[in-house]
Amino acid sequence: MTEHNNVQTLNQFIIQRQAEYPNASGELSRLLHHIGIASKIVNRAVNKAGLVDVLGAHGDQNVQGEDQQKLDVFADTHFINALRGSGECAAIASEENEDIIIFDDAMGRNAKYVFCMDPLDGSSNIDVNVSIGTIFSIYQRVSKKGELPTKEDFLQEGTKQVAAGYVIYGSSTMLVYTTGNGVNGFTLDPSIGEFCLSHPNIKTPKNGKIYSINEGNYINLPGGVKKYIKYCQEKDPKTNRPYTSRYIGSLVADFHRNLLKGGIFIYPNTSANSNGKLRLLYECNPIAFIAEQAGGKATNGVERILKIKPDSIHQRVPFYTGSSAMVKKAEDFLDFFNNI
Ligand SMILES: O=P(O)(O)OC[C@H]1O[C@](O)(COP(=O)(O)O)[C@@H](O)[C@@H]1O
Ligand SMILES: [Mg+2]
Ligand SMILES: [Mg+2]
Repeated sequence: MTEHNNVQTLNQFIIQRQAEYPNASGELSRLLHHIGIASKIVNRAVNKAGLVDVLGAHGDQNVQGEDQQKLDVFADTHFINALRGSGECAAIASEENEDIIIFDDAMGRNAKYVFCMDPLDGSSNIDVNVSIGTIFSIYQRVSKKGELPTKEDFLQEGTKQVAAGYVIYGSSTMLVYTTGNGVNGFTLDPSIGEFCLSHPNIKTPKNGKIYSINEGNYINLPGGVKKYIKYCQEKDPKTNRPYTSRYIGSLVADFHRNLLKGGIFIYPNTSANSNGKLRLLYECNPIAFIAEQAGGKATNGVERILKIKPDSIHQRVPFYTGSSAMVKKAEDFLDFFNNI
């Protein structure tokens, strides 16, 4: 095993990137640094989950009506603390909290950014040692510094994100993010406790051979999606079909695999969930920003996810993301099927 000699840590990368923006004031850099700290704290608990008290249900339900897992609450708490301590965050919208969390102190009131997060993604996989993640998105607030932030600071189109990313707690722990200037991946080196640049300038293949959808929902799926699944399963060597079906059940892990290898992830609306399951602000928008920055595509089956104007903090949307040609093909099936 040869180790890379010239490792660049996340902090070194952030500082180098900041230097490319003469007017940058360092606030976003400090925020990204504190996201790194919170990710390491959550990673430490995930790595020894069976030995520390983070497995199993927490006992409460969140605003989504889901049973909160202990690790959901653990991650939520530690990200909130790290972001409060950064002094660069005015408020947070989190999957685990009904309302926005406002940092009503001098630092918070004068902070420039607001933060959206899914502190622990893939909760159904926590207790069974399958990859899970954290997803985040950062916006510049629209309310003035000095004032108390409001929900309006969060109900911005995804195109307004200044940064977005995810952490995947898998066989290795990685942080993947964008500030609108390409996508870079950092692997946590436990021996030095630092995220190090391992996947510079990630580009996703235009086409792939993997489709990811929970086929357990098949009977409730829209007709166009059923047809697209059949298309993925048909034999046609010219178009690399049949594709391979892969579904982990953690959005971060399913998306990350397809990002690197090429593929499509679909969580559509179903007859049971007319708006699908995944949340626009802290799941779909950040993943869509990454997908597009890597040359991929992200839609609700019809329009760009990033162009959807949110109307509520925990709003759900149908989600189609991954290799651009595959998402386009799925949209064509939806369009055709909706118009017959
Ligand atoms: O079990 P299902 O219906 O396939 O849903 C799986 C999806 O739900 C999620 O677990 C929802 O996210 P949370 O775990 O953060 O609530 C996604 O990670 C995943 O893609
Ligand atoms: Mg999630
Ligand atoms: Mg979650």
